[in-house]
Amino acid sequence: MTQLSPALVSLRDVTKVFSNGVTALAGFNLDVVAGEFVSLLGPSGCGKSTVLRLIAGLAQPTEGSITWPGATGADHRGEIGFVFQDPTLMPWSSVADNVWLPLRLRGVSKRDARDRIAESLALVGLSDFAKAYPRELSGGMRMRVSIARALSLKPRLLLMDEPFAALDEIARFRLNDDLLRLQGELRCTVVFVTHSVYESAYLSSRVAIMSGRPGRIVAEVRGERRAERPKDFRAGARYAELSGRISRILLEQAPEERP
Ligand SMILES: Nc1ncnc2c1ncn2[C@@H]1O[C@H](COP(=O)(O)OP(=O)(O)OP(=O)(O)O)[C@@H](O)[C@H]1O
Repeated sequence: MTQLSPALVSLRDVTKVFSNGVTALAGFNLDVVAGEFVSLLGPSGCGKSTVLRLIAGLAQPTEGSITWPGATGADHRGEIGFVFQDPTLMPWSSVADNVWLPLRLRGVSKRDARDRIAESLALVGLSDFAKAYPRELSGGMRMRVSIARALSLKPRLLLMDEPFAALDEIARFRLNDDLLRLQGELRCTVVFVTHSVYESAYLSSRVAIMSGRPGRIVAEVRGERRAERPKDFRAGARYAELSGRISRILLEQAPEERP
């Protein structure tokens, strides 16, 4: 397929072997173009989180390269936000102070960060909860704080590792819609790890399906790029068709279960 803009980040022939001898990835190739919403889907343990950690610079590839052809600043890593499955909030700090953390670590005073904190909380619909503590919030709200914290650095690239896996279906659906809206407003790029075929079909402009370990991309399914879904999208033929296609490819990658 012809690619019009240079990739924001490009992973070429990446192999990752851990010190315990586990080869998590081999021959892994992925180009992420600015503005995309790419989901990584694959069997358990195929290396999805490892891909995010490599992109974030939290781990180094054993072989292969990771380059940033489309990055503007010299320090592209400063433009990355990371959201984990667990919101990992500081329980002793208010919502506002949790959102302040990445800026604080960069030496920004709370006074100077005030507008940015307020803006980030507004984006996730939590303006009224700045003074609340994590224990006072629902699981969905805690995840919103975690997203606001990642957004406080105004990232161009948001890496999300199964962020909604622990939430109930309704909270998850709401956050799916909010995330699409946010991505549209902020014009950021998202690489999203999920176990859910349906979530990937709903959110993604592209679903990259991985083989079992050592992981590499074996197929890609294109969705539409849009900031919001019609209200009845989940009841429609397009969603069913996308989910069906993704499920079939994924099943081919999963080893047979033995009794
Ligand atoms: N720091 C590490 N040291 C050794 N092995 C590791 C390390 N991190 C991950 N692994 C191993 O590498 C493989 C890939 O792990 P990774 O977490 O990337 O997979 P995943 O696809 O995200 O898994 P899951 O779907 O279960 O969340 C697994 O076998 C895991 O045990």
